[in-house]
Amino acid sequence: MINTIIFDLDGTLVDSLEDLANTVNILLNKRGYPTHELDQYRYFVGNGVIKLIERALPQEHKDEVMVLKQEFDEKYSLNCLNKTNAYPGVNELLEKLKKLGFNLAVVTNKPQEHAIKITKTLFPGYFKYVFGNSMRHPKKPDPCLTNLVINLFDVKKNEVIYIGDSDVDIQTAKNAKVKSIGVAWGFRGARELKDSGADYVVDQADEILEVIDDWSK
Ligand SMILES: O=C(O)COP(=O)(O)O
Repeated sequence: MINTIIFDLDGTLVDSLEDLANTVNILLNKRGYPTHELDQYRYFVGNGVIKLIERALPQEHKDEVMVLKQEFDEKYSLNCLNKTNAYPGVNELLEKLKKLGFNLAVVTNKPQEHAIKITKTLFPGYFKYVFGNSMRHPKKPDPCLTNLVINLFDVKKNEVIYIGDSDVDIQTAKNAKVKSIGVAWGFRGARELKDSGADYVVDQADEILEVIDDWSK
């Protein structure tokens, strides 16, 4: 019986690509470095901000990553909800899951502060735990924060599903030894999710309820 759903944030619950890309492009532009097209950022996001900036910086300036990170953190805090919105069907899905009594949480590689701000604004009252990246815990695909959520809810691994949009998310589920659902509407698409071994890949949010139903039989 499934009773706990843990979600990734960027590319799964919210389309945050434009705000992330705009913030990094402004920082690159300010230094006269080349910027990137929106679609390129699909492959830069997913392993946390340091990796995002490292991937976006020109080869000869990779050593400036921590300076840009600090600027990113300040700038993105003010701009993380400019264009960022829930994907279609996500609000309805969360409402149904909440009504059905599921334990709901978010585990993301986004910095904790930004993860809290976005989930509080777009999904108030749905998530008991929102854990983002901080210096205290290793990032996904390390299962540390997913395991922490499982312990806090006091549930068994076979009662849990992790839902995400990238290979990092599917690997996180595998490392935590829980089932995974990949969402094809996210930053990476169905191919990557299938190749990384997702237990199921969905095209639309309402399919998630059917999969949960199936796995609960
Ligand atoms: O890498 C990020 O900053 C966001 O990653 P997420 O897909 O875990 O939410």
